Amino acid sequence: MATRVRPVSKRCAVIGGSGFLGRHLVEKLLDRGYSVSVFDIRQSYELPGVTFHQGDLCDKQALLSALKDVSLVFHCASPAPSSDDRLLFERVNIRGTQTVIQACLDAGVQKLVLTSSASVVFEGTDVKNGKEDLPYAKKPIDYYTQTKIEQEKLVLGACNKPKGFLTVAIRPHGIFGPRDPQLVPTLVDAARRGKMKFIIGDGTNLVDFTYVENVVHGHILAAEHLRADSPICGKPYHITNDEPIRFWDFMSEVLVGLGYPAPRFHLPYTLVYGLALLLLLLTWILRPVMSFKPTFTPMRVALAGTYHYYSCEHAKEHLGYKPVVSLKEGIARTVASYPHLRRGA
Ligand SMILES: NC(=O)C1=CN([C@@H]2O[C@H](COP(=O)(O)OP(=O)(O)OC[C@H]3O[C@@H](n4cnc5c(N)ncnc54)[C@H](OP(=O)(O)O)[C@@H]3O)[C@@H](O)[C@H]2O)C=CC1
Ligand SMILES: CC(C)CCC[C@@H](C)[C@H]1CC[C@H]2C3=C(CC[C@]12C)[C@@]1(C)CCC(=O)C[C@@H]1CC3
Repeated sequence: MATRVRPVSKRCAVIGGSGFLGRHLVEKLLDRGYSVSVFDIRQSYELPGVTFHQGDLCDKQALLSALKDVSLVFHCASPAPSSDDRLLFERVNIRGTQTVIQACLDAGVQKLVLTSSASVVFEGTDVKNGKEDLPYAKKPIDYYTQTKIEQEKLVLGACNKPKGFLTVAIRPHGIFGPRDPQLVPTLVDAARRGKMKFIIGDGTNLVDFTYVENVVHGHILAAEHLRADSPICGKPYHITNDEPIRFWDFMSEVLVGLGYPAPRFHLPYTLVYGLALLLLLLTWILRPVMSFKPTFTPMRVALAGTYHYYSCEHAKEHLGYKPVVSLKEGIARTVASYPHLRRGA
């Protein structure tokens, strides 16, 4: 059994701490006795024990004031994948992350924990029980993934034991839970528009969905195990619920929990993927005159119709990781947290 490692300093910073994952992380850090400096482009709440610093992470001076007297930094800021804005992703995820690293070095930060993504190895084709030694996607599925790859390389490459700067990356997959602005709201929006009647493919594809508290747990374990003599320095770790589930069973459980019917009719994967590509092309052509966001993007169709689940054995071995909330409990808590998204609400 892994030993519990005590944090050296109890002051840390969460870059992206106003976001979905970031705020859950901040709340757990406070529970564990840390004081937290949040750096984010927006401030979405107030909490005792938290100091807010509003700014863009591409601005080193702004970052430096948030990193004062901080020895541990969590970097979980990113533009939303649905924005699909190449220039924004490159600016924030690549150049912004270089700025974060430089600011950490200038401020004397000792540990940097990056929220990466398991999708850095996903190319739109099946991944079954993928381990961390899978190569990065050669043809990333979108700009978000492409820049998450570069971001992870930068952070892991910056790990420098002689300089006393240690880094690690957590690769979660399909994070869900209360206050998630993406997964459940998108699903309900599609259901309300009558678009959730169909299952893409045969519906047997297994996928990881990870309850947000498990992702938080993985981050804190990584931070507290990050020492110069630890095997985790400069390494990525998958963090999942360790309970792969059929993509369409997960969607159905959430939909039914919120009072919507489960999808029933099957459509061939290649047909829907082709239609999604056509629709994307149409949005590009029509952009000068009108803009609309399709629900079924090629990326979502690929995620909905393929296997993509990952092994978290390395996290168990090196971090003593074990999910703290089961998938069943996570779904129940999530469904209960969205009364306003229930059918008829
Ligand atoms: N959600 C998921 O399923 C998964 C997420 N991840 C990763 O987890 C991390 C957190 O994701 P999640 O909580 O879902 O995302 P959120 O969008 O909820 O949180 C990200 C936060 O970062 C902020 N931010 C964006 N750009 C900047 C910037 N230039 N400077 C400062 N702050 C900025 C966002 O502000 P604003 O909202 O105004 O843009 C937001 O508050 C991300 O790195 C993401 O790539 C990985 C795997 C799966
Ligand atoms: C309309 C339906 C076919 C799909 C609705 C649910 C989707 C919005 C989500 C299902 C899988 C999710 C997912 C992500 C975002 C939300 C989904 C597409 C990520 C792309 C978020 C960022 C990552 O790093 C990887 C995630 C994979 C799973």
